[in-house]
Amino acid sequence: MTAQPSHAKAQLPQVTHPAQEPGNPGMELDLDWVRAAQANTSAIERRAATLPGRRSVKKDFQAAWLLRAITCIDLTTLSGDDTPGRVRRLCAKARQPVRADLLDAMGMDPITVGAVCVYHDMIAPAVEALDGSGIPVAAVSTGFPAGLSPFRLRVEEITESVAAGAAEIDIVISRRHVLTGDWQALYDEMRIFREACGAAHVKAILATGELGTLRNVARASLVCMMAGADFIKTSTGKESVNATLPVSLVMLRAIRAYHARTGYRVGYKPAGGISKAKDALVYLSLMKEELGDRWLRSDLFRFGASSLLGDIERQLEHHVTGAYSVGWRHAAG
Ligand SMILES: O=C[C@H](O)COP(=O)(O)O
Repeated sequence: MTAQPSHAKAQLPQVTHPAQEPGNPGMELDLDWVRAAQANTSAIERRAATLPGRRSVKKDFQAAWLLRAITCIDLTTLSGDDTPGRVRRLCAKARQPVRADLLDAMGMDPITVGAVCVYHDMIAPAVEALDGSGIPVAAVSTGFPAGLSPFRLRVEEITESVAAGAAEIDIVISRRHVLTGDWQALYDEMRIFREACGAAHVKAILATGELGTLRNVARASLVCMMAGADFIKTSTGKESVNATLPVSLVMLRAIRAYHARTGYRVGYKPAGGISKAKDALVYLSLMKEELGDRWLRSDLFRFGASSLLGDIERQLEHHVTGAYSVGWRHAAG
């Protein structure tokens, strides 16, 4: 990964929230393209296995990349015991994810996370707590996490979430459509969800841990993008297997193929189980290698994560207190 000058305030990516981008217009279902999509599992797994071991970001520039990662977090709470108070505290963290003294020590401007992600009932307190911050509220809808409630209710849930102020809707697809190869049903479902979202951005959660094969992941990714998904997202965080590097490689290559064919950029959101700063760096590096710099901004890349921010903060603190003179300052000079 190209090094980012760690001292330059202007070098951090500008946070572009998705509401500033036009939605993916989608296209007709191209069944030939879907059926032609393959995934060479052993080659993908071999390549994925090499990723964590590689030194993709120079040590001197890691802090700048970690700050960039923060701007791409969908700071999430999706628990049965969520309360307005918990959501308000999360939103306060979203507004100021890094302590001011740490930012000052690094010579960095204030940043925010990419979005706050909650269940439908927590949209109102989140919208209120984020008022004026420019941080969007993302809501999980359509019977999250299983997506097995009546179809009419899933669509109504989207409508209600948008009315409550969610600017982004994370929908869950019906896994059975993928497992039975019913691409038309998946496309139709996604198309209706897309329509119900209106101006809100829609992230399609594939629940890849329940799709059986990487080839299914590739095909489902394509179908959801054809039907107008603005983002494709790996997981709800509730499956037994959530975001993985092999699945990410497959989904990123589907995004690349869709962009090459249509010219439209679809975003990527790995979610579930990403809790370490070093993993965030691997994902950023992978985005850069597979899709390029344009996908390193929050309008095209998000981490769905409830605890990643805590570890990144700890690493930044070590950076400032531990390596202050020989690391950060040296690099800045
Ligand atoms: O979409 C976000 C995930 O549910 C968060 O998962 P996590 O709690 O494992 O970070």
